Amino acid sequence: MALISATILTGFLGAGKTTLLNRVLQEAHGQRIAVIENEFGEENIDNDILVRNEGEQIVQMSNGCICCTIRDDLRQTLQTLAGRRRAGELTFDRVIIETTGLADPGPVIQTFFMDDEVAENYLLDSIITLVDARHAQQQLDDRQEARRQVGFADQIFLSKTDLVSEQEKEALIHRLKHINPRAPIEAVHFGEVPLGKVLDLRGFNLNAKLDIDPELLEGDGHGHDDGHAHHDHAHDGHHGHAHGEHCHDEHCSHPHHHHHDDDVKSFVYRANRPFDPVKLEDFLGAIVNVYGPKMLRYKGVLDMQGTDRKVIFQGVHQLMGSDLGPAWQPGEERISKMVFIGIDLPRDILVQGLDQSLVALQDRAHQASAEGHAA
Ligand SMILES: Nc1nc2c(ncn2[C@@H]2O[C@H](COP(=O)(O)OP(=O)(O)OP(=O)(O)O)[C@@H](O)[C@H]2O)c(=O)[nH]1
Repeated sequence: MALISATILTGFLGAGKTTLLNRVLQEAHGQRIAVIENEFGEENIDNDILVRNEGEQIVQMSNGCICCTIRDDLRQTLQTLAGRRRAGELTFDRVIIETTGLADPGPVIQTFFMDDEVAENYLLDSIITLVDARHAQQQLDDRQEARRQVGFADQIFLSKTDLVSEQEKEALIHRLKHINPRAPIEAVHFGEVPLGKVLDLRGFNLNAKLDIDPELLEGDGHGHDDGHAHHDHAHDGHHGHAHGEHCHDEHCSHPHHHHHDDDVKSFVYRANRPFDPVKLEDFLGAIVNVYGPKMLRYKGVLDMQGTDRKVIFQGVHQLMGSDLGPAWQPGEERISKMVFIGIDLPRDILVQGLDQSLVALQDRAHQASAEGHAA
């Protein structure tokens, strides 16, 4: 039986999750979608609002938050849904989980990997985060949940852009990109978004795409990575402050606002020398053991010694996986790219450890000469 595709819909209180879900369900003719609604409190208001199409199952989980008190209930609900589907009692191909506005997506995501039965039945497709353009700056300032929801996102939709100026919208987008450079950001008006932009994003799966905003890597004035022909890697710009961090340099004339203190931050690591697989595995294994709880999401497309294929790796907290992607194309520059999103990430330790996980320069010279002989 095909795996059930799962989408986690998150976003802070009032961000427009139900509005978007409603639109999706209205548009989803022919799709068989089960919806898991998580609301605080006994009264489940959202459930009354949801449009009911034939074949749609809506499960309410109202007695707590799926990321904490009723996390086990989520596991059981997913298992029950899969079991009843197998028994032919329910027909659906996908599940959308709407979290409460205060949920931390981390534990919800982990449910899909930690529990064998859930992992065997479901394929986590993506984390979609709604961001309320009118209130997000304040919410991001005040609430860690809001920052984590952005940090985990595979796709960000901005709601209520009709209520803010173009400048406010741009400033928010800028901030969101610094928190999470990986997720595409798109404005949606009252949840109006084509189905194709919500389902089957494959955002969470291992794939060869690493959508890091090029602006963050290259040209926003901090001189990012302007010469990887000369450098083994470049990260965070030459000012010595990471993306999303404050710039304490008073001579920095960079126009971007620096007044935010987002504890969820990201940085990008690049290298133009291959990784040594053993060294890298040892290093990453050790680092996630210690810093895993702070590492919200990380993902990379790597050039690994010993294979002509791209190695795709990604993880959430301590859960880490890698896979072989497509081959590097002739003439394609083999640059490894990794993005780390997390809270108080030990950037210097990561950069240093990753640098040390690259093949040593003399090994590379040997390898080049061995290849030369073979040819
Ligand atoms: N102006 C404007 N209002 C919107 C937009 N999207 C949603 N809203 C309104 O925002 C309010 C909250 O929307 P919901 O969809 O209930 O938000 P939610 O994220 O499900 O809220 P909770 O479940 O309480 O966390 C509703 O009144 C929506 O009509 C938008 O693009 N523009």
